[in-house]
Amino acid sequence: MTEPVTPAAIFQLGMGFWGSKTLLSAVDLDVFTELAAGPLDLDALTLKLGLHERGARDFFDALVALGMLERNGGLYSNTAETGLFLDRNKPTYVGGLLEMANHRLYRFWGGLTEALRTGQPQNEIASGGDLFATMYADPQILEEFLEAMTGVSLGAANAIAAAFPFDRYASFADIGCAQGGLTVAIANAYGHLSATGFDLAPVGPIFEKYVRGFGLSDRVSFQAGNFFCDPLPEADVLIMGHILHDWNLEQKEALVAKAHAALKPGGALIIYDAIIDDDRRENSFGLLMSLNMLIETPGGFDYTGAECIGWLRKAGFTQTRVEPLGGADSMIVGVK
Ligand SMILES: C[S@@+](CC[C@H](N)C(=O)[O-])C[C@H]1O[C@@H](n2cnc3c(N)ncnc32)[C@H](O)[C@@H]1O
Repeated sequence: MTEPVTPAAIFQLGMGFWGSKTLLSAVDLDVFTELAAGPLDLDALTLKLGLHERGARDFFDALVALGMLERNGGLYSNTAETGLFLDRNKPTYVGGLLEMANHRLYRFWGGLTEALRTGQPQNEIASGGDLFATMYADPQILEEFLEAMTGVSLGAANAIAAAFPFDRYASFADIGCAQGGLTVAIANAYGHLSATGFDLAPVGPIFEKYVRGFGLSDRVSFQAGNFFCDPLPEADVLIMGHILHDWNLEQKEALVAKAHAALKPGGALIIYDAIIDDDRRENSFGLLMSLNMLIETPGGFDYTGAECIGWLRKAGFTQTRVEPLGGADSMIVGVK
């Protein structure tokens, strides 16, 4: 018997922003951080979070129905995932990305139709300006953005630490390191490595504070610079995570060529992004990330593994390969 055709999947996706926004508000309100201390009943949780009683029960039960909370005998508690990844007090916290999504992207994605018609960003630089200079002029946006990058990259960082043979190298530099989530994950996994985080000057204090928190300041340092006009740090391995997708084709190729020029023979470049499958029909996160670049940047876009390998080979890299990292991200490796 053939399945009846219904609009269920269309409504599920079309109204998906209800569920998404419910989760974003839960992170914003610290629901998961409060519940990390132990289960609470409706009244206690409502009071702790300072919510009005009218929506509280529906809000918590919607989170139960969405698989983000559990409820047993009237007591709400975190699931295994939300307890590990959305408790602000744990080093495994990845909610920074969701905080930024709540405060910035949720609003800016309201302009998607306009972006599709005009090709223009819909964020803080909708009427012109440089994205990073504009964002970093506001200390709160700066800190939230850099923390969000740790959230989006921690899974990929751990997968890269496990998959790449860092034991054959003495040093690496994380180009566009943001808060340092990946830099720290790799330095933690390989005690012999020295590391440089390279990024725009305003990032320095936030990177250095994060590194200090892990007791790694003796072998992880920060180098301020602009990767379009300043020399890249000297290191055996250069890493560019979620960098290329911010820029247009010419800028992408210039960054890959610059990395090649900066490495010594035998050195390696690792690029990771939400790499789109070559047939452009599977990795919906990568394709949506590319639309996010439409909303956020003047010329950025995400790309397939085949496209990226083409840029690496053109710059002179050999032994190029694409390796999936478990989630939406893949890494692309080339050797000089
Ligand atoms: C999308 S974030 C990626 C952060 C991190 N690598 C990750 O994967 O989570 C881009 C980073 O590039 C940095 N950046 C942007 N323009 C830069 C430039 N011209 N020179 C150096 N860093 C830059 C930003 O400050 C930011 O930290």
